[in-house]
Amino acid sequence: MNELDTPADLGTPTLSELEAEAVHTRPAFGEHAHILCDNLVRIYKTEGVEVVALQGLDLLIEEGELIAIVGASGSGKSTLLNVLSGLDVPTAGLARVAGTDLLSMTGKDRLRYRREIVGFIWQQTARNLLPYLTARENVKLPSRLAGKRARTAHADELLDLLGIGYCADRRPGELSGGEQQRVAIAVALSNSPEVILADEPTGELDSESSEQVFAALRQANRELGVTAVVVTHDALVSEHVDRTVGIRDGRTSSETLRRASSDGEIIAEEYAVLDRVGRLQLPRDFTNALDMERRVRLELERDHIGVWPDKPRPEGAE
Ligand SMILES: Nc1ncnc2c1ncn2[C@@H]1O[C@H](COP(=O)(O)OP(=O)(O)OP(=O)(O)O)[C@@H](O)[C@H]1O
Repeated sequence: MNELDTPADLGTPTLSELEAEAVHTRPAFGEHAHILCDNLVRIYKTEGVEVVALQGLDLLIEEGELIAIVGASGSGKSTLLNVLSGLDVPTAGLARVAGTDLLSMTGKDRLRYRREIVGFIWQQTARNLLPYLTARENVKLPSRLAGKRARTAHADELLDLLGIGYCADRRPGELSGGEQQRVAIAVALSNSPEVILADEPTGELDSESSEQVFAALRQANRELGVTAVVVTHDALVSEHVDRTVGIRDGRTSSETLRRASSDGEIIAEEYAVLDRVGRLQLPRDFTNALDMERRVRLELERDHIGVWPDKPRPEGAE
C-alpha cells in the first residue's frame, strides 16, 4: 500500500479516494452553459485542398445572454453560426446548444432542433420572409410547419413586442429593409426557441434601421429571455450587446464586456481570451508594435504578468 494511503476502515479517505472525488466534483468545461463549443474544428475539403475554418474554437454562452461575434472576413464566423444552427456538422470537437449535442443528432433530431430549439435570421432580407404572405402570416408559418396550431394573437404579440404591430397586414414588398428584418426576428421567435442566431442581420441596412433591428433583438432577449447570438461587421455593435466575442483564424481571441460603472456610465472593456490550457492570443497590432515574433519573455509580477520582446535588456534596466 502507498504510505500516503490510509486504510478506509479508519474513516479517513485514502489519497486515491480524494483524487477520485476531486475528478468527480470538478465541473466539466461549460457544464452549465446554454451554448458550448469545446475545441471545435471544421475542415472544408474542396478539390483536394483543405481549409481549416475553425481551429479548436472554445466558446461558452450563458442562458439569456445577448452576444455579438465579430471578426475579419474569413475568420470563421459564418462557419460557427452554420454549426450552431444545425446546418453544418463540425469535423471534430463538441458543440451543444440547450442540451442538444449537435454532433450526434439524427436527421429527425436535426429537423426538430431547427424547427423548435433555434430561430435563424439571415442577412438577405428577402431570404427570411415569403413575399406573398403578410407579416402576420409569415410569423405564423413556422408553427404550421412544425404541425402546431398557429395563433394569430401570438403572432400579433410578437410583432407588437418588436415595435412593428402596424406592419401585420403588409407583405414584405410593402416594408422597409429594417421592418422586414424585425418581422424576420418575429418569425425566428415564432416557435418560442431557446436560442436565436442572426448572421449579419443589419448588413444591408442604414445606421438608423440597424439601430432599430438591434433594439428589437435586445427587446426579444430581455422580454422573452431568449439567448441571442449575432454575427456582425457593425463596428458599433458592442454598444448594443452585453458581450462581443472576437474571432481570429478560427479561434476566439478577444472579448469586449459592456457594463455600467458605479456612476451609471456604460464602460466597454476589452479582454484577451485565455484558453483552458493557458494559451493567449496577443493582438497583432501589439506584437507588431514591439516587434514580437516567435517567442516572448514572461515575468510574473505581484498582480500581473509582463510580456517582453525576446531581445537583450538594456544595461541598467530594472
Ligand atoms: N463551403 C466551403 N468550402 C470551402 N471553404 C469554405 C467554405 N465555407 C467557408 N470556407 C472557408 O472557411 C474560412 C472561414 O469562412 P467563413 O465564411 O466562416 O468566414 P466569415 O468570418 O464568416 O467571413 P465573412 O465575414 O466574409 O462572411 C474561409 O477561409 C472560407 O474561404
